[in-house]
Amino acid sequence: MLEVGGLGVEVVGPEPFSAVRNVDLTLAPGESLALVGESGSGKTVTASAIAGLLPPALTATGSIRFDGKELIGMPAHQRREIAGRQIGFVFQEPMSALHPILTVGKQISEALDAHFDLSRAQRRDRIAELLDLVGLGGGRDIARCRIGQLSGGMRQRVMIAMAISCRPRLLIADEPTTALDVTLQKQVMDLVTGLQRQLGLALILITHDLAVVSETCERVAVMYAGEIVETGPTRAILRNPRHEYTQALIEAIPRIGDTRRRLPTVAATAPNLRDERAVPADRRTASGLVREAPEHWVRRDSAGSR
Ligand SMILES: Nc1ncnc2c1ncn2[C@@H]1O[C@H](COP(=O)(O)OP(=O)(O)OP(=O)(O)O)[C@@H](O)[C@H]1O
Repeated sequence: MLEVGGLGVEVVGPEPFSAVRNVDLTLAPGESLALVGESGSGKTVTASAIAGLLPPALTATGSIRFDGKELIGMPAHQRREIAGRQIGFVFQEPMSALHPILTVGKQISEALDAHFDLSRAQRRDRIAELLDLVGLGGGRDIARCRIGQLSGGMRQRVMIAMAISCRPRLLIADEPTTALDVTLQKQVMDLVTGLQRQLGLALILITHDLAVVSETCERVAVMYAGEIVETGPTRAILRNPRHEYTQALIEAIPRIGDTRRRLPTVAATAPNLRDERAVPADRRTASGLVREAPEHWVRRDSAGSR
């Protein structure tokens, strides 16, 4: 269903640089893929390029095919028809993604009206159905509320209702639980995976949390400094991680009862994408990390001993 090949994203402006390079991804209908990686590694930019939501300063090169149709270079109105309808996007922060003044019902209506020609009654029924699907049916009429009147968990549920409103085939969830406290995080993740199964959606989940990935996604792609450095079935990657960054991520998963263990730190940093050539090749590891220590790869505990 989705085939991404050699995707690059260039940031234009006074100091142009490549935020994403050589990204290859495929996704079959109903399949789930986690995109993991540290902050700034290019996860959101990759997902935004797929959904056609890149800000004006960023341009995509390479190929993104959805159902065999090439999206890069496609006229905007045609692309909206495909990506806007078939790809639902759940953003990190519902407060900045949703309109503060319009009611929930009005915002969902606008999403529906962009792609369907519904009567008033059909639209009202569909909004009620969507709110039911995300666990906001019954009791208080959420459709009449403004976003500021809702709790954080309810806002993210509204965001998910909007993302699935046009019956997409692919749902992209960009750290959907970041803005929530721990108890709500599980509920919202359960909702996302439940809807994925119920509606037969393909899922791209962006997260830092490998524990969530292991429960949720069949495949995982690890991003580092704008590139995919490791990809494969989740079980295989978690059992036998090859890239140093993946190994460190796995070691950082907290384990119950493990109170004395210090979390590992990575003794290398991601190259500065804006100033890539300033980093001499001999200060990089095979996988592109920039060495801070002369040794090839060193883990330190937080006290600094090796
Ligand atoms: N609108 C923009 N203008 C300029 N640079 C941008 C823009 N959006 C992202 N970038 C740059 O692109 C790179 C990748 O950012 P991206 O947001 O994709 O990272 P991420 O892996 O999603 O991080 P996080 O986990 O913190 O969300 C970063 O260097 C970032 O500064």
